[in-house]
Amino acid sequence: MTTKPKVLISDKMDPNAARIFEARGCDVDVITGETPEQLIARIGEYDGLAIRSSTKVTKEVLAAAKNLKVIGRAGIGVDNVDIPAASAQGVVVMNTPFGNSITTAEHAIAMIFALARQIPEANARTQAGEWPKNAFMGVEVTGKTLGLIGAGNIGSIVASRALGVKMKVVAFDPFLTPERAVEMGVEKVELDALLERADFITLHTPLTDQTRNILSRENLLKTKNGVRIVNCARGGLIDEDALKDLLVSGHVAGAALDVFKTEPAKDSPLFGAPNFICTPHLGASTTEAQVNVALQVAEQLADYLVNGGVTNALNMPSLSAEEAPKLKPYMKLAEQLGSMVGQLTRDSVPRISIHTEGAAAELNMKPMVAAVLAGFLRVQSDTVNMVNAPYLAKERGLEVREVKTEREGDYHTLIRVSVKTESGERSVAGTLFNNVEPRLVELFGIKVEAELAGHMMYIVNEDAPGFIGRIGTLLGENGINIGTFNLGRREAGGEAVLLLSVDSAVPETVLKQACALPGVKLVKALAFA
Ligand SMILES: NC(=O)C1=CN([C@@H]2O[C@H](COP(=O)(O)OP(=O)(O)OC[C@H]3O[C@@H](n4cnc5c(N)ncnc54)[C@H](O)[C@@H]3O)[C@@H](O)[C@H]2O)C=CC1
Ligand SMILES: O=C(O)CCC(=O)C(=O)O
Repeated sequence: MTTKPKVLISDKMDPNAARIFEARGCDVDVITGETPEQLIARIGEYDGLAIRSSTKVTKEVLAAAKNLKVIGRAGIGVDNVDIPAASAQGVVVMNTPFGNSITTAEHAIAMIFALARQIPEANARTQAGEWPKNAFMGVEVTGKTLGLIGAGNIGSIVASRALGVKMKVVAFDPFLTPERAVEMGVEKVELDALLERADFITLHTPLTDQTRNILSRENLLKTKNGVRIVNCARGGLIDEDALKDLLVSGHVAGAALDVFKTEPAKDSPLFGAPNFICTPHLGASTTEAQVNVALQVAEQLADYLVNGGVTNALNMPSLSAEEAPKLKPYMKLAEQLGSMVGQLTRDSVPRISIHTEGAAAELNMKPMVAAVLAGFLRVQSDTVNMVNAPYLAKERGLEVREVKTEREGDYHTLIRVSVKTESGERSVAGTLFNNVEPRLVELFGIKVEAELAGHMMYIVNEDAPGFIGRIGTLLGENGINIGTFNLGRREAGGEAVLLLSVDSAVPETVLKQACALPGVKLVKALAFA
C-alpha cells in the first residue's frame, strides 16, 4: 500500500485548501500560530508545507524537515523562505504569482486616495465627536503624476487603475521594455527623473539587494516637495527613519505603508508621524485573493506530490501535469545516463553537455538537464536531486551545455550526455523503447543495448574467445546470478565492453578476481535506482 503524502498548512488559509489536499489524495494537518521551535519539532513528518507570510522557513526549520519535498507560498513574496537552503536540500519552493495581484494593486490605490484626502484621520476625529471640517484640505489625484517603482504584475495593474482616474504614470523598472511601457500607457523613466517628477510614488518591486533601501534618505531628499509615498510591496524598500524625518519636516506630505522592515511592526519609528497611515500587511487580504491563492497553492502542491507536476517553482524548471507523464521516462533515462557517466568518470569534469535528438528535442529540456545533473552528481553526494543539482553544478564550476537536434538520427528519440575530461570527451547515449523504456544504446563510442537497473558490472576487455565463459564461471562460483548480459565492441578482436546486470551487489573481492582475468582492462560495479 502506498502511503499518502502528508501536508502541513501552517498559516491561516482559506479552508478550501485543506479540502483540495484531501480530494487530491494527501493527508493534511492545519496547525497555525506555532512558535519556530514547535514547527521545528513537527516538520519532520511532512512531505509538503503550505504557508503564507507568517511562517518563517529558516535554515533551522529546513534542517529538521527530513521528508520535506515542497513548500508552497499562498502569495507572491517568498522572502520568508530561505530559498538557497531549500534548494541545497532539494526542496521545491513554489508561489502563486497572480492570485493576489489585483487585490494588492487595489490596496495601493486605496492608500493613494486615503493619503490624498486624509481619510483615516478625518474618520477618527469625526467619530471622536470633533467634526473637524476645517482641519483637512485634500488634493485631487486627477492630473497628478504617479511614480511607479516596479512595473510587473501588481505595478501594471496599479498603472491601469491610476490611468483610469486620470493620473499620469511614470515608471522606473530596469526590466520594463519600451514596447511594454507603451502598451501599459506609462512613460519609462530613470529613478532620478521619477523622484523629481512624481506627486505620488508607489513601490511594487520584490525586496532584493538592488531594491533594498531604494527610497534611501538620499533618494527621499530628491523627491518633489509635498510628495506622497505608498508602499504595499515589502518593508526594507524605504529608509523608515528618513521617511519619519521628512514627514515631520513636511517635505513628504504623506506616507502610507502596508509593509514594514520588521513585521509584525509593534513600535515603528513612523508610528505617530504626521500624515502617516498604515495597515498590518493587508495588501493581499480580500476574500477573493485568499480563495485564489489557497486553491492555487493546494493544487500546485498536490500536483507535485501526487503526479510530479511542477508549476510556479522558483528553484526548479516548470513541468505541467500534462507534460509530466510524457517527460517522466525521459527524465529517468536522463538521470541514468548522468549516473552512468558520473560512475564511470574519475577525472575532474569541467563541462557536461546534454544533447537531445529527434522526439526528445521537441520536449521541455530543462527537467531533462536537471535529471542528468542529478544522476551525474549523485556519485558525489547522495542528497542530490533535480532541485539542488543545477545549484550544485554551478557551485562546483561545472559548465552545462544544452544542444537540440530535431532531426532524427539512428533512433527516433535520443539523449546523449558527454563530459569533457582531462583525457578527452566521453559520451553515453540512450533512447526509449516503446516511448517508455529507457535503454542505453551507446557507451563511450561502442554500440550496446542495455537496460540500466539495480546492480551492474561494467567490464572492458580485449575481444577474445573464452572470456564470457570465464566471467560467467567466476560469478557463478561466487553465488552471483546474472540477470542480463550486454556486449559491445569497437571491432572484432579490439576493445570490448560487457555490461552485466546481477541480482546482488558484487563484493570487492570478486571485482578484483574479475580484474585479474586474462585480457581484462577495467572492472567496475555500478548501481542504478
Ligand atoms: N502587501 C502585500 O500583501 C503584498 C505584497 N506583494 C509584494 O509585491 C511585490 C511585487 O509583486 P509583483 O508585481 O507580483 O511582482 P513582479 O515580479 O511581477 O514585479 C516586480 C517588478 O519589479 C521589477 N524590479 C526588479 N528589480 C527592480 C529594481 N531594482 N528597480 C525597479 N524595479 C525592479 C521587476 O522588473 C518586475 O517588473 C512582490 O515582490 C511582493 O513582495 C505581493 C503581494 C501582496
Ligand atoms: O499572505 C499575505 O497576507 C501576504 C501576501 C504577500 O505579501 C505576498 O503575496 O507577497
